[in-house]
Amino acid sequence: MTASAYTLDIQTAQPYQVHIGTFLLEQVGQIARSVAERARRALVVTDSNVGPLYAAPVLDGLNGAGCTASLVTFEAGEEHKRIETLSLILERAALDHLTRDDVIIALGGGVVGDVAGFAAATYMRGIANVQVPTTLLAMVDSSVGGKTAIDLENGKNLAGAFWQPRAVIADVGCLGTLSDEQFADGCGEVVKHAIIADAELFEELERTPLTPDLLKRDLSRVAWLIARNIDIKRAVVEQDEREAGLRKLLNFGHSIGHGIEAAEGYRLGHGACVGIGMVAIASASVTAGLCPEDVPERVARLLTAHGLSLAFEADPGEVYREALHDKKRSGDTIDLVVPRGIGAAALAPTPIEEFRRILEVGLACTRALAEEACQTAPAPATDPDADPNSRP
Ligand SMILES: NC(=O)c1ccc[n+]([C@@H]2O[C@H](COP(=O)([O-])OP(=O)(O)OC[C@H]3O[C@@H](n4cnc5c(N)ncnc54)[C@H](O)[C@@H]3O)[C@@H](O)[C@H]2O)c1
Ligand SMILES: O=C(O)C(=O)C[C@@H](O)[C@H](O)[C@H](O)COP(=O)(O)O
Ligand SMILES: [Zn+2]
Repeated sequence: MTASAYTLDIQTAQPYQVHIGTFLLEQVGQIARSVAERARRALVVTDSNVGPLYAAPVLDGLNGAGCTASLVTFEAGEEHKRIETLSLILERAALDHLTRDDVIIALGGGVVGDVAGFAAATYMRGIANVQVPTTLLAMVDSSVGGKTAIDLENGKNLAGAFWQPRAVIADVGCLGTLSDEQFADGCGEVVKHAIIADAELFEELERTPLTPDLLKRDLSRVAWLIARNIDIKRAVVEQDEREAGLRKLLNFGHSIGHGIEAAEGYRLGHGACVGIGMVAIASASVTAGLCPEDVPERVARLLTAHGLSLAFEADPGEVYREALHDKKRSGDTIDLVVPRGIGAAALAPTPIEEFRRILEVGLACTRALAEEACQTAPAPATDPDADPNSRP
């Protein structure tokens, strides 16, 4: 596979294209100039892990395309998706004299994409943003759809804006430097897409999981899976850009998942927490007679096959307190997303007191499934030639 393998059109109020392929980092400058024709300056925002790996070809390409490029780097991690980082980016944009014609490039995972996208949405009341996702999670989900945000003391994504990018450029070559854990985390959102909209994809993933091993063996297949995921998200976002209704389905697993993330002090990945949230809500939906019995176990098995753990330490009461900040809450009701089977989901407006019970039942079932998964997991492979006395 070389260069752009897939180009998807996203028909939002301001349409844009998603490019998926290899050797695309070198084309960021050219693509950015084509979608922000009057841009003379570009501010590339990245984090401390991604910058040293991938900033150079992006900066060179922008300068080569006639766009004076500068770089702002912040410390990697969810704990930096905060107002201080937003402030750093905005001050740097002003210092570099970016004008309304210029462009902010988000080079990194979902954290970089969310905070840089929010900076683009607010700098001079909004300038162009190009998303260059470098994690699987950012490629299949966060770079597309225009949700931008930072976290506040009281919870995830509590300040943000809807601000669609002008282009998304997913160079799948970047996935090779992710750790297995970071790669697996993206699969949480992949499994989510399959559950809410695509039973066939779910079954394909059951047969052949999306793993780092598949990445090594078949990059084209991975690119195809990324395109398929974006297509699922595209179909929803095009119908409901501002999340008036349908788009809430993309939040499956997130009411509890975001609560777990915060209650665990952001030590677990977003995708892993969404996985826990999906199994919890699916389990509680079975109890309520809304969902076929085999769904929670199938989902738990698929997540485990993708290297995602369902284990968590947080107390359910604390998860509930954090989950009350959910944006799908309105007064005393919260719109929960419940699976109706594999490949279909629905909104279930639920009284907030009832949500507490659902969360507790769901998390108890998830803990039980997590323990089961631990007991059935194959023992780690042993090397027959290894010295039994040597330390690991
Ligand atoms: N806006 C949306 O629609 C949306 C959707 C889903 C998730 N999110 C948000 O996305 C965030 C999670 O995104 P994420 O999982 O990408 O996290 P992340 O951005 O923190 O990236 C995970 C880690 O991988 C590193 N990294 C990134 N690319 C790399 C590469 N190619 N090689 C080596 N290391 C690399 C990062 O530095 C970081 O340490 C959360 O804040 C979540 O709320 C937003
Ligand atoms: O794009 C969407 O819509 C989503 O809900 C995608 C989610 O995977 C993502 O985590 C999103 O940032 C959550 O949004 P929030 O509105 O719950 O903050
Ligand atoms: Zn998510």
